[in-house]
Amino acid sequence: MKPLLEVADLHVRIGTSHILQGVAFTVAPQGVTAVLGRNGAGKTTTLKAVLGLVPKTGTVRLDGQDITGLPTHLIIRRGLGYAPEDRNVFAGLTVTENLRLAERGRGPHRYDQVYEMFPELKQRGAQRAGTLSGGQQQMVAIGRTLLNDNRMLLVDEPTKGLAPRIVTEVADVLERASHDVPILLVEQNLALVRRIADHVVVIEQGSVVHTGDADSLLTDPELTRDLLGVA
Ligand SMILES: Nc1ncnc2c1ncn2[C@@H]1O[C@H](COP(=O)(O)OP(=O)(O)OP(=O)(O)O)[C@@H](O)[C@H]1O
Repeated sequence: MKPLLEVADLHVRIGTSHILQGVAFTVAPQGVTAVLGRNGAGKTTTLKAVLGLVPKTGTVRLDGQDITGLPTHLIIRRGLGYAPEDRNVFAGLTVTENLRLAERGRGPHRYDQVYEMFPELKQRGAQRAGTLSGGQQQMVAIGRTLLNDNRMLLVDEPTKGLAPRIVTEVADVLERASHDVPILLVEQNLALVRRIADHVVVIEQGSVVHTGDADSLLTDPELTRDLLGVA
């Protein structure tokens, strides 16, 4: 199976920090690929580098096409949906306005699917996004990526700081979405990763130290402890 995304020799330097030091991995055209690693390893920076949000060297290919030098808006137009760690909802706009802003191209845009997955977004359509809870804002952030016909979703720590019930809801949605579109997921919640990830990429201090299928890593307590510092 040809990979959907191929990242090779990715370096990111910001100021005097050499944050990514030759990151290389591929993303399969199906399922969930989880990017794991300790705090500060370089997971978020990896997603940002793929999206052209930080200066980088190396190569990034999507569907075999080199997208390394493209500006972010053109990378997004190739079909990447991004739900960033800080959710980036427009606080002063309503839920519906936030979703409308995310529409790309002529559509059709999948409002039915988004509202079916997150009925609360329909009920709260007229509410200003800045007054939503963290979990509801996360629904907006993920809902935006599901509106368009994307080749891949990049989702950064979607469950950070959320109550257990919302974590389960977000996990359900990601699992369902992954049947239609592959997801590159940064996530610290290993129970969630165990449940929905097919593949893993482990980053340590700016380099990839392990890739493989999720089960082989997460059912091996010693390897999990060595690579992630947790049981
Ligand atoms: N704009 C920046 N300027 C300077 N250093 C940065 C910048 N962005 C990230 N870093 C540093 O790069 C390293 C990797 O950060 P990154 O956010 O990618 O880590 P992460 O693996 O996503 O961590 P976490 O799990 O804590 O979110 C960290 O040491 C961070 O402090």
